[in-house]
Amino acid sequence: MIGKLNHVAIVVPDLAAGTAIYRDTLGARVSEPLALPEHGVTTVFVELPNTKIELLHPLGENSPIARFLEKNPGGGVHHVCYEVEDIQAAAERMKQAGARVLGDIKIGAHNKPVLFLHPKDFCGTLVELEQA
Ligand SMILES: CC[C@@H](C(=O)O)C(=O)SCCNC(=O)CCNC(=O)[C@H](O)C(C)(C)COP(=O)(O)OP(=O)(O)OC[C@H]1O[C@@H](n2cnc3c(N)ncnc32)[C@H](O)[C@@H]1OP(=O)(O)O
Ligand SMILES: [Co+2]
Repeated sequence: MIGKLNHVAIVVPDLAAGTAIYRDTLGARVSEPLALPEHGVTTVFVELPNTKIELLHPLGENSPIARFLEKNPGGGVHHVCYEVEDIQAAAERMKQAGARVLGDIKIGAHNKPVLFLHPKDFCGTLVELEQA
């Protein structure tokens, strides 16, 4: 069911510093920061030839990544995002398989529908699915 790796997300304690590491030290092309209040995060996307890195920093009081940053104050890999053809069908398939779908389907950073799957059901890794 899953297709391409869309992005790997990294939570960073300082978005400007994280962006500078990818842009200046690693020489990658980076986007401007984008605030997404409905997701409780600010993102910067790093464009790679075959995929993307999503730098994430908490936004607002109820950010879903706040606790992760508390537990990992230096930051760290937060989730992987795979593309699917049909997000509704993917959600149904995951529920049938007994996996926990976290919250509702939302519109993600690329203006496409996304959902999240509990890390405890996927080898300790938070999984995001994005409709291609
Ligand atoms: C920009 C939009 C979008 C895009 O288009 O790309 C995004 O990427 S938004 C990204 C942010 N949004 C989300 O992460 C939404 C889904 N996440 C959640 O609902 C929560 O973060 C969570 C996964 C349910 C965890 O919530 P939290 O409050 O941190 O709960 P706990 O601390 O109790 O964690 C429970 C358990 O799970 C472990 N955990 C938590 N986060 C991760 C993680 N990212 N990777 C691996 N494991 C994780 C945590 O350590 C706890 O384990 P135990 O200590 O063993 O109980
Ligand atoms: Co993401």
